[in-house]
Amino acid sequence: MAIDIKNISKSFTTKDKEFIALEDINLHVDDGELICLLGPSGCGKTTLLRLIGGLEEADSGEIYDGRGLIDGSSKDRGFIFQQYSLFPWLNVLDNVMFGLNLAGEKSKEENLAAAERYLDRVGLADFKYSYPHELSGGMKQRVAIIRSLLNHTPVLLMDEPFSAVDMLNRHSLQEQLIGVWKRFETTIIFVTHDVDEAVYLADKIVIMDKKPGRIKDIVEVPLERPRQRESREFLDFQDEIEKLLGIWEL
Ligand SMILES: Nc1ncnc2c1ncn2[C@@H]1O[C@H](COP(=O)(O)OP(=O)(O)OP(=O)(O)O)[C@@H](O)[C@H]1O
Repeated sequence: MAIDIKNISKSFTTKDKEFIALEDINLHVDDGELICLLGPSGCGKTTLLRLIGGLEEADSGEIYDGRGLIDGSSKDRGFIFQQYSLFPWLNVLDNVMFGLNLAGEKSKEENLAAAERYLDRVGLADFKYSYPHELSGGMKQRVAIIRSLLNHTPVLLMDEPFSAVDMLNRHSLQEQLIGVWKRFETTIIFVTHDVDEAVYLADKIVIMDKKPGRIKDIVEVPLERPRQRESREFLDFQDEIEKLLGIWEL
């Protein structure tokens, strides 16, 4: 599902002061594209994601998806945050199947078979009866992603989902995300302030700046997949993005 962001502006007022979080944002995301929003803290990445999700209302401008104007949250757009949005009282299997049986599109047995197949693919077959508190951060994140994928959410909005995970697991999760994204052709908008993560994942990197929050540049990533972090092209492109970003505090 494509997303079209047109002339979006958003301000917040605190203590009688108006703060422009986003100014005149225009962006088109193609169906099935993986876009990374990259920029310094406070440039409005999360605010933009919440607007796309329909969790926040813009002061001006509109956002459209494949069905029309976005004016609230929808099952078409799934959120994955840094804090894992799993139900602590449900085991892994019940967490990933949550919503599937309610939708009633397939039989219980078919849903169960699909859930088990996906858990197996991401190495969680032995944990299907475990509860969230028994899993590592990376495992919980995989469960959350699988739940969205099984629900065929056409747009995934991911807000620094791997930032609390250690580097090795983060790389593995990024690789898995690419794998499932390709299989499902989901549209993904992924917020990060890690240049390496954006270069590894994105079709396009949207470079943002702050005061006011705005889009500074939109850069296509010219690297073929699977991407090799240690390759000359990868490192050179990473340098290019860092130069475009300029110097900013994380
Ligand atoms: N509900 C709110 N009320 C007041 N100000 C807000 C609100 N939400 C966001 N802001 C302000 O808007 C600006 C953009 O915030 P946002 O969280 O979108 O930035 P970000 O780029 O995601 O930052 P980070 O990388 O630190 O998460 C910040 O200065 C923030 O303080």
